[in-house]
Amino acid sequence: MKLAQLAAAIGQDAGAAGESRVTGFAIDHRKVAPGNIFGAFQGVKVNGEDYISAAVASGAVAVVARPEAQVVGAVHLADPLPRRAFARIAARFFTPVPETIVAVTGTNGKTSTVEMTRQIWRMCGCRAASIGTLGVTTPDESVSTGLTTPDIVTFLSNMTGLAREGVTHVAYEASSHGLAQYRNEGLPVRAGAFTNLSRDHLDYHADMEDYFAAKMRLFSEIVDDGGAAVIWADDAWSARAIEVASARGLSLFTVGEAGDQLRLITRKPSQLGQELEIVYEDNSYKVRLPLIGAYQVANALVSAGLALATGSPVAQVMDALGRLQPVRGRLERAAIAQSGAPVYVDYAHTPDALEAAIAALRPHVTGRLITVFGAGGDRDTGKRAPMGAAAVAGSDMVIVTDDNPRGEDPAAIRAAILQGAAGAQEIGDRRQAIAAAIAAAGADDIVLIAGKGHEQGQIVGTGDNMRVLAFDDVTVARECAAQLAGAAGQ
Ligand SMILES: CC(=O)N[C@H]1[C@@H](OP(=O)(O)OP(=O)(O)OC[C@H]2O[C@@H](n3ccc(=O)[nH]c3=O)[C@H](O)[C@@H]2O)O[C@H](CO)[C@@H](O)[C@@H]1O[C@H](C)C(=O)N[C@@H](C)C(=O)N[C@H](CCC(=O)O)C(=O)O
Ligand SMILES: Nc1ncnc2c1ncn2[C@@H]1O[C@H](COP(=O)(O)OP(=O)(O)OP(=O)(O)O)[C@@H](O)[C@H]1O
Ligand SMILES: N[C@H](CCC[C@H](N)C(=O)O)C(=O)O
Ligand SMILES: [Mg+2]
Repeated sequence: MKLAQLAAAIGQDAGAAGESRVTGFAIDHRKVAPGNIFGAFQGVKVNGEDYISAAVASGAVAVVARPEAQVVGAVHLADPLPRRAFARIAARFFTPVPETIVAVTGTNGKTSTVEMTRQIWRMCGCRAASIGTLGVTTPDESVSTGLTTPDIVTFLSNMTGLAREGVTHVAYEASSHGLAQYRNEGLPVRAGAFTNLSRDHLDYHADMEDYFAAKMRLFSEIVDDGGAAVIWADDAWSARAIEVASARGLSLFTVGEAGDQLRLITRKPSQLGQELEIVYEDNSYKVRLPLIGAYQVANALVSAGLALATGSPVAQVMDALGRLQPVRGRLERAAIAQSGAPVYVDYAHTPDALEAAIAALRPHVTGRLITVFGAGGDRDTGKRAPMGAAAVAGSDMVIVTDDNPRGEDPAAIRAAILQGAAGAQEIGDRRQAIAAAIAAAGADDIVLIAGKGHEQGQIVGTGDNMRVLAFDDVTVARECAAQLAGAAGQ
């Protein structure tokens, strides 16, 4: 594709160089190949503008950068918001893309919702994929990407790759970092969803307003004109999200007890899941959701909303809800202790999520709920004590342990959690903490291991000293349960 056609995406004229053929895109100067367009962005760690001359030396034909940046030897595609301009330009290059693309934002529930949306579409007979914390999941395979939202070049080229494989429907997770950094946009998004908002990532965002504003770009800028906004209506921030979507003129699809389009009438926990009564377009539906926990109802219904808002037939969507498979690491039953106590693994890593995970298990506990969790290093420090408070408020026994200390002193992270967790025990080593919880669990108890969900490693250290030590809560829980059973049998 010619540079002139691409520059036109942001209304610019590339002059005589417009005839140059563009071969691809790069945001890291070390990845620039001859004929590429380089995006020079000011980052958290370094200023990409410092690498412009190196990128040009490697053959960049154009550089997307702020007007004040210095570009010599290549076309300067100047824009005060270079990340957004880059997304718009690159999106013209990466085609085709799947026909139906939807995006999900919110503090908790994004991964679960994109996963469930993919499952519903699949059960409706579509070739569907999801992109998010669990990686890229297609009808044929699942590939981990490391970050929830990959960089914009990877994101767009993944979308094109999926379209070429025949995938027609994609649900992707739009994290606040991804939204703030214009890492996943540019292509036509037919519907956006908002799950909820609560404290997280205040190391990156100035305050809750700033965090909310980052998320709301999904409705105010990213979803296509005339697209749909699927909003969980029962959250404290729902009304604000509805306001943003209405101001943009999106078609509203609200879901929940206060939902207008998909209304939850009743939710009754059953032994293996929950019985729901839902109203859609004046018809009432009874659904047996095979998952426990109120939070999973929220995610399942938002997923149903996305499918309905993008044209899936209601009978098939309701039927699919009854056949949803659990999402990896989200209230996943990992083991049964010898005492009979079930051990659950959940990805709760915010105060709200911990409260939701505990509330999900509470109706199933006749004895004690034993919670093991920690908090990540180099992440929002202010969420630690509230996580401690949420854990002790809802559990009968709490063990505070390590969860990806990264560049911080693990003992200091635990101390910050313990500030809010009066009466909790402290066992730094996560395996020992899990073993202690399982050993303490009696027949009527339930163990919850929170914070890491599907993660496969414990991240220790930072920069060049960063190491990922293999660690999987599900496997460790199984091993501990088996060892304790073996020891008891001797
Ligand atoms: C804080 C943050 O989000 N950082 C992300 C961001 O980095 P940045 O733009 O600030 O990058 P930087 O390192 O300062 O560099 C600035 C620019 O110079 C370029 N550069 C840099 C060095 C060089 O030698 N040459 C060069 O060209 C870089 O490519 C970049 O464009 O953009 C990078 C590329 O897109 C990301 O890899 C990086 O994620 C870091 C690794 C990270 O840990 N991010 C986490 C917090 C994150 O984003 N998590 C969310 C999930 C959160 C949730 O689910 O709740 C996610 O969406 O994954
Ligand atoms: N709708 C919800 N309301 C409250 N808590 C939820 C909800 N959905 C999930 N959770 C909690 O949050 C945890 C993470 O869920 P999930 O991975 O779906 O969220 P996410 O938004 O993708 O998280 P991340 O920001 O890390 O990508 C779950 O394990 C559960 O404890
Ligand atoms: N997407 C979240 C995941 C947190 C998971 C938890 N195990 C941690 O490391 O803090 C983040 O990057 O903040
Ligand atoms: Mg996620």
